[in-house]
Amino acid sequence: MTEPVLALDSVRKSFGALKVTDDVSLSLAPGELHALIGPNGAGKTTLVHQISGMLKPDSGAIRFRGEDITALTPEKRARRGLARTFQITSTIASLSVLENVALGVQAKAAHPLSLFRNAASDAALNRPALAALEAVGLADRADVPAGRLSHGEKRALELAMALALEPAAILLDEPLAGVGREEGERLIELLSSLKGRYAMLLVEHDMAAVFALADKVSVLVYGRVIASGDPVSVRADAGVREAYLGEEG
Ligand SMILES: Nc1ncnc2c1ncn2[C@@H]1O[C@H](COP(=O)(O)OP(=O)(O)OP(=O)(O)O)[C@@H](O)[C@H]1O
Repeated sequence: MTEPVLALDSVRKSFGALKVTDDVSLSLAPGELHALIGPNGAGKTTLVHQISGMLKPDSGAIRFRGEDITALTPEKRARRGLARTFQITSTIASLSVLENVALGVQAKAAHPLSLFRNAASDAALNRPALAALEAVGLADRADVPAGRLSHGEKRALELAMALALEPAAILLDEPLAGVGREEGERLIELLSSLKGRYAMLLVEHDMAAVFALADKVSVLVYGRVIASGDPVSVRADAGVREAYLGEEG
């Protein structure tokens, strides 16, 4: 069996008496798109925070490319190739699209901060930044201030920022949230075009998108994984239908 890129082993996290992550084990294979679904408050974002390093699990281990990263800071995880996009837009509105991505490339390269002013003219930063913009279809918007992008374009920009880190895995927290139907369809196509090249853990409420994209689906309810497997068998799982998908028909 292929060694997973990312593996969670019995991860637990409580806030007071509330078990938000209750003995979660799951893995992400190279090039796999693994969707994590579950009702509001199931603990998906809290789990993503633990994987990215913003929150520390109470117990359990998180391994990335064979290394135990449970105690590493988010920055160290990112430098090792674990990228994430945010549920809340994380771009800088006044900077150009290209500068936003170049900033991410710079952070990875750990250049001194003083270089930031010259980021847009630094070919070493711009080349990978432009390549990432091309990959998400935003190259022709490179000089536009990020604040002028549409919702969908901002989501694509965040994805470009993740891709510019040359990640081995990307955590996608609700990339379709707040995006209209047409732009949503474009984003689904974009994610589909990245499939196989990057391992992706996708948290998403849009079930049509999840079932169109995912190689594997895990269902989180009250912090526990109640089902995990290929989309067809998860969709047919009686427990999943009762707990979550029932209302979707
Ligand atoms: N810092 C915190 N302190 C206390 N409780 C928290 C904290 N963060 C999250 N929670 C609680 O943990 C539970 C899981 O929240 P989380 O945001 O991870 O769920 P989710 O599955 O991502 O939900 P949604 O789909 O609505 O984004 C919720 O009951 C939430 O109120």
